[in-house]
Amino acid sequence: MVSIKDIAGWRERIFSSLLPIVLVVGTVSTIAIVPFLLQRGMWPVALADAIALGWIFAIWRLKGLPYTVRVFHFLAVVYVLSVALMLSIGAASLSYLLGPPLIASILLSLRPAIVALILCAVSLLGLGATGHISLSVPGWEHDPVKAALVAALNYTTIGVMLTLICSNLLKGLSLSLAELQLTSAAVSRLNDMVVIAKAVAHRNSAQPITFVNKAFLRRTGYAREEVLGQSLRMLQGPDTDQAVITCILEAMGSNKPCNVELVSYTKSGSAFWLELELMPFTQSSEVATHWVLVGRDITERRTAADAIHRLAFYDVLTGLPNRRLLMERLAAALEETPANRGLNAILYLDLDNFKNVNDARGHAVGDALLGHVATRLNQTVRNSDTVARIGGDEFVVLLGGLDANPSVASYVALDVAHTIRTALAAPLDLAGQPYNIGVSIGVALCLDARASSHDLLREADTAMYRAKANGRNGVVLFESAMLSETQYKLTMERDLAQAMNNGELTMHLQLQVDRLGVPAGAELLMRWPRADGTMVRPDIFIPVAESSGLIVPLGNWALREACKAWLALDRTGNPMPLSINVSPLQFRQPDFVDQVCQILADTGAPPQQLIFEVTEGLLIEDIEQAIKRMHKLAALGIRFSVDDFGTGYSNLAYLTKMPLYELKIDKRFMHDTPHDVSGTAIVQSILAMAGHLGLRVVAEGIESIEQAQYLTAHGGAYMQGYLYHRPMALEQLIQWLQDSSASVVATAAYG
Ligand SMILES: Nc1nc2c(ncn2[C@@H]2O[C@H](COP(=O)(O)OP(=O)(O)OP(=O)(O)O)[C@@H](O)[C@H]2O)c(=O)[nH]1
Repeated sequence: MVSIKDIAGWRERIFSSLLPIVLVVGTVSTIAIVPFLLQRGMWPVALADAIALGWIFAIWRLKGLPYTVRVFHFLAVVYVLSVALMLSIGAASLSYLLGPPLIASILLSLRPAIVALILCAVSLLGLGATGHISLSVPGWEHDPVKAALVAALNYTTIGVMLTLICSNLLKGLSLSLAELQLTSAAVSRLNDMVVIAKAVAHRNSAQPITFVNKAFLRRTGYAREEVLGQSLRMLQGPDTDQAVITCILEAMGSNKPCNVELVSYTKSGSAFWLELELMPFTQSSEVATHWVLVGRDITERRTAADAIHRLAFYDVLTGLPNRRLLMERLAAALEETPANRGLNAILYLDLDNFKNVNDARGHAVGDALLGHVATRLNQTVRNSDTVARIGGDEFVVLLGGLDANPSVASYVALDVAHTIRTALAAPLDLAGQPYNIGVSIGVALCLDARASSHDLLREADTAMYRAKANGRNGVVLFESAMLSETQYKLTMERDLAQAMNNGELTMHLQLQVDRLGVPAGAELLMRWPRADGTMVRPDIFIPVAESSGLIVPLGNWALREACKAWLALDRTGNPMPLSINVSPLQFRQPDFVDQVCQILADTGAPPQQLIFEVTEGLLIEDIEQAIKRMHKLAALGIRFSVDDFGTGYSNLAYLTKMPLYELKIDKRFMHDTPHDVSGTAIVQSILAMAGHLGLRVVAEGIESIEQAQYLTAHGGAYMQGYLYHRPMALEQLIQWLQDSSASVVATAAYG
């Protein structure tokens, strides 16, 4: 864009460009006319022309002289020349006399123009009246004074008109220029970036930049010369959204303004966010002659907005989409009809025994493992699939665009799930130690167009739980029957919590006897009588209590009941050791030992009379911690029994490190003893091991004389089963003990 000059600047500019033109035109016309003048003997005119040209040449070259001096000289030349011409060739050169006032009004101002006009008018009058020039007026041919007066009057009239027009025009121009300068100064000092480009009609042609303000130069690091003349395209770069560019081009094509946010680039190539307002500038026609762009750096705002977006939609630890984004994408995927895009499937992943990594190696290593899982998942699936982390060690993969045929789609989804399982299973080095990631995966296919994203996720979750129940590290495809199981479980959980609150649960005791059938203790067994008179079996509700966490309050309640039962038995003269089942979850509660101490203190029951039955599940995880806690409780006097011994994966090496008192043989081994060879072999080895370790043995599920005889013949384990006693309510047991006076024998055996 041309820099804005004031009117004085424009005058100087006009004057400088006028002089060479006058010189050239004057020289050409003088050369053309000189032979004619000389032929006619008008050499003074030729001489005057030559002097005038020399004078103008001097004015042109002497640029160091003040502007007004040079203009006055120029005016003098024009005046002298016009007078000389009038003297030599008469009224034909009268128009020359208009030169001085007009030139003075354009190059100086009104006042010198009026002076010039008066001077010229007076000269005309003087020369005419004295007869130096012939100014013929019809009727007054012989009266030169009147003719001169008429000519001078005419001259003055037209001279005043022209001078005033020029002067006013220039005055208006001067005001506009001053305003323009003001605006320009304001624009160049704006903090917003301003760019003006020339509008070029063709859509794909470059729109050359004609103006940029300081704010633009400051932000982009360019120098003005590097930008002027360049295409507007220099504002965009590799990360500029093409959709935004298209929007700008469309606005330009239709001569409309537009507002956009786009990534722009500095000279050094660093990207920044620009909020841009693009306005067409039109003059006379509808079509824009220029584009005015006003931009603001909104990088900070966008960065903050991006950060908020990331926190809202992405998991901080792994950078994967979180549950919210997953649900949005899932909902969007479900809206598309399978005929267009194929079926969608959800893979619900839960790492196996991840808690162990946290416990054994610390949270930081656990975090690192989650990061590796995220990376491997992303490497395994397509870019178009979504991998999300929806909680602790739970990930979800959304597979879209599977085959529209459900069988093919299930096959593909299962195949991807197996590929993921294999990929995660590859050994991983975590803080210098090898680790294998096991994962349970539930797969659900969206077959029902009406199903919600929540339904689909719940189905995949259900299938994942089935994979866990199947022994972990596997893949299970959801089947509708699973959901009713889950719903049943949820109802059961709710009812169980209610039954606990209402005190509907009861404790039954089943006696354990020695080889002579004499009661030697009892195991407490929970019972849940329903309002409808039915009894919920413990093997049904205990797993529900375990999976829902209700087992913890339930276990505390059972311990309190056991203490009260022992005291009641003691009061009636039948003190005997009581066995209580302690679930792994309850045992792992950090305050478990404190809870036990509290209950013992509250009830006053002797810890030496309590046997805690723990399952082998307790011994799989966190063995060191479990052993430490057992020793603490053993120090109080509590004894330990391993329940269902032989059914789990007991680490036998650890058995010797535990303060054990007893092993219990599971009833499934007793079931076919002594007839089944393998079952009997297991019973024999447990008896032998217990003998070796000096542990007492209790065999469960004794229902036949043969079983009892077999045990008596092989080391004399204590026995528990329907052959001797069914579980009884406490009052019933006390009554039975009193009736059979067996209490004396029990006291003798354990006293
Ligand atoms: N390191 C780490 N651990 C987490 C994070 N969020 C949750 N966890 C832990 O992840 C574990 C999740 O354990 P679960 O899935 O319940 O149990 P698991 O040990 O994986 O056992 P299964 O799922 O039954 O195989 C818990 O111990 C949480 O404390 C996290 O951001 N970082």
